[in-house]
Amino acid sequence: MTDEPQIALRGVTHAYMTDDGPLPVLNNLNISVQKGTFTAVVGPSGCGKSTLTRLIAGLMFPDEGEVWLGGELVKSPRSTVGMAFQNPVLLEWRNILQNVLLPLEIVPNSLSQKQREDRAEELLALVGLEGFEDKKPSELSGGMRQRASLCRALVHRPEVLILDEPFGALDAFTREDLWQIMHDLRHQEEFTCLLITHDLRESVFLANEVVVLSGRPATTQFLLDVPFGPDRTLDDLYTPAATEMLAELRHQIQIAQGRDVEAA
Ligand SMILES: Nc1ncnc2c1ncn2[C@@H]1O[C@H](COP(=O)(O)OP(=O)(O)OP(=O)(O)O)[C@@H](O)[C@H]1O
Repeated sequence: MTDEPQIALRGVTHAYMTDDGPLPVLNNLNISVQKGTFTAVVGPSGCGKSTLTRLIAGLMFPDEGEVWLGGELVKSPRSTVGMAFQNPVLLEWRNILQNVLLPLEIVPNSLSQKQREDRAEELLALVGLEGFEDKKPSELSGGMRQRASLCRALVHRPEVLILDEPFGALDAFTREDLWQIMHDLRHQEEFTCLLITHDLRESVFLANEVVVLSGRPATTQFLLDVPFGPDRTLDDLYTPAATEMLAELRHQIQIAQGRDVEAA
């Protein structure tokens, strides 16, 4: 067992070049996520959360500072990272099973076709999509498509799962179903998770730690440890402890938004 974090951002600073000059987005950002834990990142709209996910996945690189994954400096896109987004982007010309299998066709592995299909079917069963393998994406509801997208992100057993607002477009009831599915998945599969969300209740239900980012350029403004254990349920969101955490997070977001307004 090593104390090396699974995800580490060290002094990450980044700006986009725009027609109006550089747009500073991240400023000396430090985040550590220990192996097997779940971190949620919240912050004002436009503060740089999606930029952060692209840096972790190695899809772009910081102007200053370093991103480390599993003790290795990120210098290129990583196949040890799985990603899911608000829009699942499933391929309509492939059925659900074939969509979930896609990463296993791209990421080098020694699995036979039968083993690949067994793995995909195992995940589909875990998220309640058994029997929908042959359906086309358009034949599924939004929540079902997002469940399939989670399976696709996990099928190659990534060490790190990055979720960028994956439940944001779903209605409130479906979203809570997905929270429960995500919670169950994370205790049946081995991965470290970083979730970007605007939903404070979602962050408290799913995460071990919530990072509040400041307004742009984002830096770490506040860290909240969530004391709920693996046996947490949605009912825990209605306890005084949860109410207190949510009030603190809301307060911190208001401070972050204030800073953003001043900077604009
Ligand atoms: N490729 C790009 N070129 C120029 N500016 C960009 C680019 N991508 C993002 N931005 C700008 O950088 C800032 C941060 O964007 P980012 O998408 O990381 O924020 P976010 O916190 O994820 O936003 P939201 O909460 O609204 O999803 C925004 O002002 C955005 O307009």
